[in-house]
Amino acid sequence: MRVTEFLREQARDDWNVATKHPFTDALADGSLDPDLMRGYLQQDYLFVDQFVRLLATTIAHAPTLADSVPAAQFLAVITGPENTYFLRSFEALETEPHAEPTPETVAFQNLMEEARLSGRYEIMLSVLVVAEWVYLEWATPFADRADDLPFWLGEWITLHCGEGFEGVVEYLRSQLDKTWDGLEPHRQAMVEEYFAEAVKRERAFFDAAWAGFPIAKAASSS
Ligand SMILES: Cc1ncc(CN)c(N)n1
Repeated sequence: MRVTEFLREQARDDWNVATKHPFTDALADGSLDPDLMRGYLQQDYLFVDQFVRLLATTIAHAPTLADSVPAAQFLAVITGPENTYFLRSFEALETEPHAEPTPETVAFQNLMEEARLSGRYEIMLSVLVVAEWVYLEWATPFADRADDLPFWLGEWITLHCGEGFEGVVEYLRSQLDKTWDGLEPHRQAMVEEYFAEAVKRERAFFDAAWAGFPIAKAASSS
């Protein structure tokens, strides 16, 4: 069994909830209340801010140029098409992009910041693998639904499935798999901890999105 499979098995209960969630089921069948999507996008845009910092630092810690190239290309997707998706969605949904982070968002931001500041490649990868693999797994079964949905639902599916994104997840997993063998047992234990914690926080983020994040409104100019 691959190491990343073993790590996923250890987090199986939270993993199953995060990857088969009522929030993403409703998103994919088009029944999601637009207000739930507004709140989710506002909070997720705050997630993306820390995610970009974590991914950039991971690139800086890759052992070779060849190991860093797929991550660098993925960073361009996040700061390019994904960032534009958020901005277009805020506009289409007439939603303010800026919001105060909720406790679930702060929890995830803190985990990404801790991983980044750890200076440890394997810890950064643990959080990145979870963040992208959970999304690949929930989105893939809905790949053929995207065209029938408004773009602010459909593109959120297509950004997280298909050959390109499968390649990103495979790359992140293989980096973690191959780094694992050279780690001392206490470092492997830390990978297990961060991986499990990231899955727990993904689940908590979807639970909170489904309960309804508060929606921030633009401050009035008067
Ligand atoms: C909370 C969360 N986790 C993961 C992803 C996938 N990039 C995301 N957009 N937001």
